[in-house]
Amino acid sequence: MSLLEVDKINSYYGDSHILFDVSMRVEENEVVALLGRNGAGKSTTLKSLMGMVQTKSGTIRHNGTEVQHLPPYQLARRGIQLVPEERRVFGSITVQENLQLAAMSAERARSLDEIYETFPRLAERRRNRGKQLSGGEQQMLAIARAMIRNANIIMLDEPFEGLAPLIVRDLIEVCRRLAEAGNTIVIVEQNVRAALSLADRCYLINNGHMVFEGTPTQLQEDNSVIEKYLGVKV
Ligand SMILES: Nc1ncnc2c1ncn2[C@@H]1O[C@H](COP(=O)(O)OP(=O)(O)OP(=O)(O)O)[C@@H](O)[C@H]1O
Repeated sequence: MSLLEVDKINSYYGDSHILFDVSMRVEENEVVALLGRNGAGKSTTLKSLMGMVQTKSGTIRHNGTEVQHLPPYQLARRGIQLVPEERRVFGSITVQENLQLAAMSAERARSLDEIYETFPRLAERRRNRGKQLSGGEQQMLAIARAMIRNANIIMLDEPFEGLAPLIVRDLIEVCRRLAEAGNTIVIVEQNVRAALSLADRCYLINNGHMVFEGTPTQLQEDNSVIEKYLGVKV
């Protein structure tokens, strides 16, 4: 049994049909990348998994239980955490307060010590306000907030967006440490090379249809797929 099993979901915004029979699975301790061009349906897939976009048909199983009808807060309690593109860090309170606030909404939160061990940079900045952090640090804080809620799947929507290459390198390192510590991660990224450097498996979505599933090596070996659906070389 996979940690998350998505079977032929169809999602809509109003009357607009966006996801067509999308299937994917995420195993425990795996990093899965979801790739695709702008508007392909990546964020809609994450939002469907998080109950923020209603699926009209198909099933989503978390630890074997059907969850496609659950509201976002119940999915969050089950340990599915989405770090959205717009990081939503609270600017006027400190790093530590941001983390404590996140922990309050969890049934079984992790300790601050555990979080600071994973994110030493945040430990250094614990007394700084959210708005005093750099973009990369804010992204770390957004990921750390998901972690402290004891996530069993962390879904990252374009975590490297708008960040300088050096900061992206640091964040890749953070994600790698999270993965090595046994966390399960789903990552949506325009930065294909960065996403593939982290992923154990990847999916490619195009116009709301899954068009590829395999390992990064299998994807990299199939240049025609990459050029056709991503318009890049990796
Ligand atoms: N709130 C919305 N209402 C109506 N249509 C939407 C809404 N959000 C997204 N869409 C449409 O759904 C389709 C998929 O969008 P989605 O945001 O999932 O793509 P994406 O692959 O995440 O792309 P991006 O990298 O641009 O975020 C697009 O055609 C988009 O215009």
